[in-house]
Amino acid sequence: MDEPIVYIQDLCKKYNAKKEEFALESLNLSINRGTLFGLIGPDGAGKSTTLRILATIISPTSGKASVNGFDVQTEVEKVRGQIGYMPQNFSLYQDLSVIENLNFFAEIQRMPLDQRHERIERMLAFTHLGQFQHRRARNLSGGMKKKLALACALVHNPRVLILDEPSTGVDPVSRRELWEILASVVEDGVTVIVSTPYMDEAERCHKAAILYHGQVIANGSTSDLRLSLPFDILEVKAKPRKAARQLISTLDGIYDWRPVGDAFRITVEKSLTDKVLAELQKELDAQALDTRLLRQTTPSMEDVFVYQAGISRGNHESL
Ligand SMILES: Nc1ncnc2c1ncn2[C@@H]1O[C@H](COP(=O)(O)OP(=O)(O)OP(=O)(O)O)[C@@H](O)[C@H]1O
Repeated sequence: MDEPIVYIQDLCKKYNAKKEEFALESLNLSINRGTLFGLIGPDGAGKSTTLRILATIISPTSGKASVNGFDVQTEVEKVRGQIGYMPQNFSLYQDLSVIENLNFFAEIQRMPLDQRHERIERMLAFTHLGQFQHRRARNLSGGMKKKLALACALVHNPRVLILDEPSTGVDPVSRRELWEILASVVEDGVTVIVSTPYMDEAERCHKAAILYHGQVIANGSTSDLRLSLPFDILEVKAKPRKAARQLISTLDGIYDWRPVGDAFRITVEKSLTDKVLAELQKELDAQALDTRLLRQTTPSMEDVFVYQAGISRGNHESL
């Protein structure tokens, strides 16, 4: 659905009035209903600040934000009725069991009694926590705790689910499960806004905004963001690695390169792709390196971030 449910207009936040520093600087965003929306950016970019304002935990210094038509500053209770919020340090009641925690959150969200049982059963099934329903929260694994926190934030059936770095500190299997749960939450019609410092997680979102120093530096569908990159990406794997690194670092016509796993990822201006590929092949052969991989590949959200952050820093001058 292409109808915005969250509007953010010229949002600014300064934590310390005496200092120049803005945590958010004229942030503009709109998020459509039924979207899995990623707020992506490194530590300190302003993700939590944005989410806390949307969740009515803190007020902006200036600007406006609304959720489902309700203003986060003047209609706090109405906004709270629309959202489920899971902060980074979500606190479960450690001495309560899984089901007791769910009942507790249903109670404080004033969920009608006749709907609770069915909803809690659904949350347990959803998060695969049914078999652990009588286990105390303190005895759950880190991944299970996150899933329970997610279920608690969702138990009252909010229209918008706001999650601040839900996968931080979670093992890869639980992380995957968490994202699968988020995808099915969205299929149920809920709008999910999730922050993450991990660019690979951005790939799982329908739309994403990249935040950098309190500003949106890129915003759109993840596929459009990748397509908008004015560069091609090449991947090279060759041994010995040291020689391959030396070769790449002295190659003409490349914008940027970085090691990723056992490969090198090279950013090349589109018009130079064929030339650089041919040159690379020639040099790899000439130096008799053991080439395992040399190909053009699809840009990732990390490539988008590296490029956009570079522009933000004014590095595009050095192209
Ligand atoms: N309570 C606070 N008091 C003062 N400054 C703060 C406060 N909270 C955040 N900041 C500052 O605001 C900026 C944005 O922080 P924020 O927590 O929103 O970023 P983030 O992208 O969520 O990063 P992280 O993942 O590290 O939480 C940072 O410079 C941070 O130091």
